[in-house]
Amino acid sequence: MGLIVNGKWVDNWYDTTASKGKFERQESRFRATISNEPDSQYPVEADRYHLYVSLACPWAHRTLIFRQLKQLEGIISVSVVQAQMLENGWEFGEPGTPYEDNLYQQQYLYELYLKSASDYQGRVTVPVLWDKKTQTIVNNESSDIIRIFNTAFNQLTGNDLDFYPEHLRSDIDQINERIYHTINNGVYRVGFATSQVAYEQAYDELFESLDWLEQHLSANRYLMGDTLTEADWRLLTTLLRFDAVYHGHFKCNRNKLNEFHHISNYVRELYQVEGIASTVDIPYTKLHYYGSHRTINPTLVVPKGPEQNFDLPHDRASI
Ligand SMILES: N[C@@H](CCC(=O)N[C@@H](CS)C(=O)NCC(=O)O)C(=O)O
Repeated sequence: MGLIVNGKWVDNWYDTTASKGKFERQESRFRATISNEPDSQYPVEADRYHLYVSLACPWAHRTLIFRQLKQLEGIISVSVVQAQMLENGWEFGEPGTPYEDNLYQQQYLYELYLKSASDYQGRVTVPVLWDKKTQTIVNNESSDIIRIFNTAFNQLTGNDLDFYPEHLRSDIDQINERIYHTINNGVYRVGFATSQVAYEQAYDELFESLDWLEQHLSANRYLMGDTLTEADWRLLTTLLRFDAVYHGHFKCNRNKLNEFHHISNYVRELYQVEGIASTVDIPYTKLHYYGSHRTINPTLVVPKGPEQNFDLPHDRASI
């Protein structure tokens, strides 16, 4: 785990000294979009853009879900990094193996960040939306990438599904904000805290939000009532990892998610939407978290449990 400093890779864990033990996530630097507006740096084209993802990462997972939902598999190609992220950060497998860099056969993801911007400073994160033509990073912020996927390629795919409809935008933005802070990034704020106070504060905020969510989902099929939106997909990727990873590894252990009736049924409903199960890999995900974070789990031993089955029936049609 590390970052780029003055053009070089440095192996460093998160520094939480300045923030009194609180984990603070770095802002994403590449924030361009894909469009056919005049002067667009990145025009809409099939087979021009590529996604770099980890199957463990809840942020990258959102982009894989939107690639499925929006039928972009034939338009956006993908490379998956190896599960473990050790002293060199995200790493690719040997050429010809499932985790190779399909474009350049690089060994490390940081090499692509430097290829795109030789002055890049900071952490090297997934997801990355890459432009094969200019060999640059278009965007490395999952919340932007899913909105690009939501509309940019509609003319090429004929898929008009809209997960960010105009009339719900301000409500979606509002609920996203709460869920991002207390649940999506919340589990990281719990797990990466290095002081008791920071840990307990993030833990309390997380479970307060999960209690609210359980209540909300008892009367609403989706976060926005009857309409399935990006807010649900953004939330799902954290919920899917909760019992297998965040409950144990990140010490989010007041409850398991399967003790929340409505939340766990909601997770199963979304998991069972066509194409979604193929984007989920729990064994790889466990290997990533337990097998990479030496400061939290020095032996890197990966737990066998829990037993989970997201294919079991759900009761959401009755809500
Ligand atoms: N805000 C970014 C966050 C991406 C992110 O932090 N990804 C994690 C993996 S889950 C990562 O690559 N971390 C590597 C590091 O921090 O060094 C997004 O939503 O795309």
